[in-house]
Amino acid sequence: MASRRKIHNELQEVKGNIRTFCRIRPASSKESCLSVDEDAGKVMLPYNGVDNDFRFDRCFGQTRTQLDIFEEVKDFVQSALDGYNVSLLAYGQTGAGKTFTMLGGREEEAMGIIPRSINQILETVAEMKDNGWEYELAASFLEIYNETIRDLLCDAKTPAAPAPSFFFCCCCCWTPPPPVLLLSFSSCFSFICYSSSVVQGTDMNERSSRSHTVFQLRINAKHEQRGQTLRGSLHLVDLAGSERLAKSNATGDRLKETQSINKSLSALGDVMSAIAKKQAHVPYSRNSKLTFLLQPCLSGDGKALVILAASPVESSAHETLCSLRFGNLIAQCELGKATRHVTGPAMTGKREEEEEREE
Ligand SMILES: Nc1ncnc2c1ncn2[C@@H]1O[C@H](COP(=O)(O)OP(=O)(O)OP(=O)(O)O)[C@@H](O)[C@H]1O
Repeated sequence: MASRRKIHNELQEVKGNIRTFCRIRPASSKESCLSVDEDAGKVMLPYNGVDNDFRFDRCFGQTRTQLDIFEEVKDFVQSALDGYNVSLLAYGQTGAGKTFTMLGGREEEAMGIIPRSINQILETVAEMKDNGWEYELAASFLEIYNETIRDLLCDAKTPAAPAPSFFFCCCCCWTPPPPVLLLSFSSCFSFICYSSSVVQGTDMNERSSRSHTVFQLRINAKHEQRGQTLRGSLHLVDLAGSERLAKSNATGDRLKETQSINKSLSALGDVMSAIAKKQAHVPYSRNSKLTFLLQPCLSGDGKALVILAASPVESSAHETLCSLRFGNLIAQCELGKATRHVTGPAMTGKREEEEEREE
């Protein structure tokens, strides 16, 4: 276990603790403004007579499956169980495939990153139990809408359907974390479906484009015999559509929503830009609930992965270009060495060697 963790973290460090992937959603017709070289991690988008090339850590063409994507992100998810603060964000314009990538469909092969991550976490937690680790998982599903955080299960304004009984509490206030028991994959999956239907109840297509949804998992573990504790977190974020104000033709309430989205996405851009330029001050908490919430993962402490969802539709070319440019900004960021949150007898090299010998 110790040796796996060591190798895994070394590999992650080499790959970079902030990474950018790009996924192209399937086009309904043969028309496509994008071409992809998966081996080179390259996306090409000719626009207004200019060839625009972008390089990312991984690129996924139109035929890539949900499983293909998860195979590439599962190590990140694993890091949360090892005591890191981990975030995974889907960024892109409305309809580019963010929700499909994060949540996906109900059939097994269509399931997205959130249900697959929960499955992996629960399987690993069961394995770790055999090694003496007891895990406590506390989960929540939040929406950030017009700079207001709403718990999709606790808020009185949510539709009347009861929360699944396995799930005790899903509050936004986490200190101390509520005693939540995630029993099985199927119960978790019904929780996710339930939460999504809460969003759906408020008109999914309309609303999901205009709010950020965040699946949050707090992970606490202890090893009684060794007197060690460990704490990590996982944030899986489906960001609001990134289209520009000019294109949205918004007025009234819609204008306010669009401005609020623009403000929070540009706050995210500012944070990334400050990190990329290695500025002393990174504006995590200025004007944005989103960056405030993600600070532990986006600081040098954590690990982050941004998945750019891109539409190959010709009429979306300019929006797609904006998304790829945002990805380019992230690709220039370095988060530094992530910190593992473990207390108790130090996991020094010596200790890990001992562990390796033990195991
Ligand atoms: N890789 C894919 N394979 C098959 N269908 C996809 C894929 N990506 C997206 N779709 C489909 O395209 C449609 C739009 O995708 P989705 O809802 O995920 O977009 P979105 O970026 O989340 O938009 P919004 O910002 O409005 O929430 C959905 O019907 C979805 O099922």
